[in-house]
Amino acid sequence: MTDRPNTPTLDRVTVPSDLKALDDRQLATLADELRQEVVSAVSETGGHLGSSLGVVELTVALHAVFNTPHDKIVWDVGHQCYPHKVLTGRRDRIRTLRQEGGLSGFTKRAESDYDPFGAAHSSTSISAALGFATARDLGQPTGDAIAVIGDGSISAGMAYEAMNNAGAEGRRLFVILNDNEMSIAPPVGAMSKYLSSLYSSPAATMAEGFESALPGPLRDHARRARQLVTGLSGGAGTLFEELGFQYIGPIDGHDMDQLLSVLRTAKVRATGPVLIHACTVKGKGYAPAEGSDDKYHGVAKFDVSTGTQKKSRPNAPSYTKVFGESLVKEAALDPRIVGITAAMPSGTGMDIFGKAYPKQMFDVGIAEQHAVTFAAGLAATCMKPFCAIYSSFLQRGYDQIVHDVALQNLPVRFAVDRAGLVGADGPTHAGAFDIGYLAALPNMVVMAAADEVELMHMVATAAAYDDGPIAFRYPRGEGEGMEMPERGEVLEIGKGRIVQSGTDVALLSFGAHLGEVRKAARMLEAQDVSVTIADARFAKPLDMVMIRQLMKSHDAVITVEQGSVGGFGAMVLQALAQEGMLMEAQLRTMTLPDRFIDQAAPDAMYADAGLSAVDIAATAMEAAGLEATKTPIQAQ
Ligand SMILES: Cc1ncc(C[n+]2csc(CCOP(=O)(O)OP(=O)(O)O)c2C)c(N)n1
Ligand SMILES: CC(=O)[C@@H](O)[C@H](O)COP(=O)(O)O
Ligand SMILES: [Mg+2]
Repeated sequence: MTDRPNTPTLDRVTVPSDLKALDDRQLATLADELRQEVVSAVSETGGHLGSSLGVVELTVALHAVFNTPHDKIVWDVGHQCYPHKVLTGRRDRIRTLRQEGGLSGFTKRAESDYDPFGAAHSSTSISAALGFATARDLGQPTGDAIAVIGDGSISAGMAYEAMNNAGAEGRRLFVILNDNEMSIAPPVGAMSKYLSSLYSSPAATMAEGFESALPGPLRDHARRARQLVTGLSGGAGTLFEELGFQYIGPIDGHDMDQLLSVLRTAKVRATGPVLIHACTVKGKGYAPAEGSDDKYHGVAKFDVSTGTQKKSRPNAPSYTKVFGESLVKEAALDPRIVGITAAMPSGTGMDIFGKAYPKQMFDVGIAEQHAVTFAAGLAATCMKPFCAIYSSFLQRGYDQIVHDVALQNLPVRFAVDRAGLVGADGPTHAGAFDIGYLAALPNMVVMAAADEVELMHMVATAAAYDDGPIAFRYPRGEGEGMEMPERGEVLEIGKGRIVQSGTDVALLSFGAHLGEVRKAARMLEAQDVSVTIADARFAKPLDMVMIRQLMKSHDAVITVEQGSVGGFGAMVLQALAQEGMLMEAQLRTMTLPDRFIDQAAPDAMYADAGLSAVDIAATAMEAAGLEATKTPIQAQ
């Protein structure tokens, strides 16, 4: 436990209505204390510190001016909501953030009335806020709707779909653009340049009718700014004004006086949609965060006085790193290979590829849909695109996978990172569904890596495969610490492998649960059960020769995967049913259950899901009609 900061003003606040008793000077003091509280709490839990520190003043000002929870603050992504959680009745649990049984690291409806809309995937806030505003106008008892969206998140198409709709609807709605000139990595794209131009040139402006209500210095600034804008752009407004919003800003998102006066004015005056452009600093007020390259976007537990993070020393390279390095090796042999990431260069290992081949790596910003169709365009010209996207974020690009890739049978290579349960980010980031949603598609080849060497083989296989789309999935975190070959082997499409041969039960594993399957096999062997372990490698096409053989020669076959129902096990079941082979052996499919799994350590989440080695061994015993002859089944 760290030394707790001294927070006399914050101690007076349990819920946002307590802010009404504070004057503006006290609100500024409150923000300082809140910042210290967030730093102290995240030093114990880890989490998204930089983004939260950037919105401390904004959080205080929003809760001071608006009347939450009647008014609805919709935080985009929700990774910056820690100060909001502290002010909204959750301070007593803030040190449980992202832990098993603790507070979510994102906004979550089930957690608090002050979280009107859950998030974790980006760029949904304006749409949701417009929903609240529309419901209010249709008579629902809800107040103002305020979307807070970052400069990274406003690069995604959904945000423009929402503004296009909101501008035309003309309803009273507030969008706060929290512009810290950072995504996870430095932001990319023309929109980011445009936002910078709004405050690096004298193009600052205030919507007509707002400036007269502002305090003197701010009013003068606004007037001067408008004249400059008019002079510079021939009277044209900002992009946001063209979309039907009143644009206010840029303002200093850490200056409590500016924030309070702008929000109070906007609250009184707004009749339609208003966008307030607040410039902030990611990591604000905590020197190690401000000084780091990633502004402490996501941190492990750390020492508050030094900022040193308490990261455990890895035992093996991560799957992500193995992917990045394998792709570099493949690209050395084939200049048509290009890499694509949607705002996650370090998260996907594309930074490794980009360092080696800067002209062949494309960071398209938070734009998964575009990333997929961009890859499809590249593939249509015989380039070899590797589109590396986390499993849960790839959900965003599903129609593009169906319509632009699979239907046209274009050889896009999908590197599906963060497959399976991911730990502290919880259910929003769980890579649960990709096996089912990819294997359902005609033309698609779907592989899963059992370990890091297999991943290397799959990168090589995908590079060599030109007949259509191909996907390979692998989990977050470290590999098994295996010796790595110089280069991956090209696998035969649709061919699995037998890892060990036995006679009683067969454990048919798909993907990175193989380690747990091996443990289960040892438990079974301790009960004198003879076990075959097979690594399917492919969910599509299935290795039916191997699967038939397993069915014919064992009493029970158990499929195991780190994915939802409707995935690999379902593919096996259906194929066997079609062949009338279901009676050959007892078949069980072990998948994630049909519910979302709350955050915890990944092993605990898999245990919660019923996918621990003990569960696998017990399922095999039951299916084979065996009873434990020795001690009960337990971890070996
Ligand atoms: C659809 C989707 N893609 C990618 C991500 C991963 N992601 C989380 S936060 C983030 C950066 C957001 O930048 P910004 O909105 O500017 O917020 P900041 O962290 O700078 O406060 C990214 C890429 C995500 N959450 N959702
Ligand atoms: C908020 C968000 O979506 C990302 O920051 C995510 O938490 C990153 O996850 P990894 O740590 O698995 O890269
Ligand atoms: Mg940002």
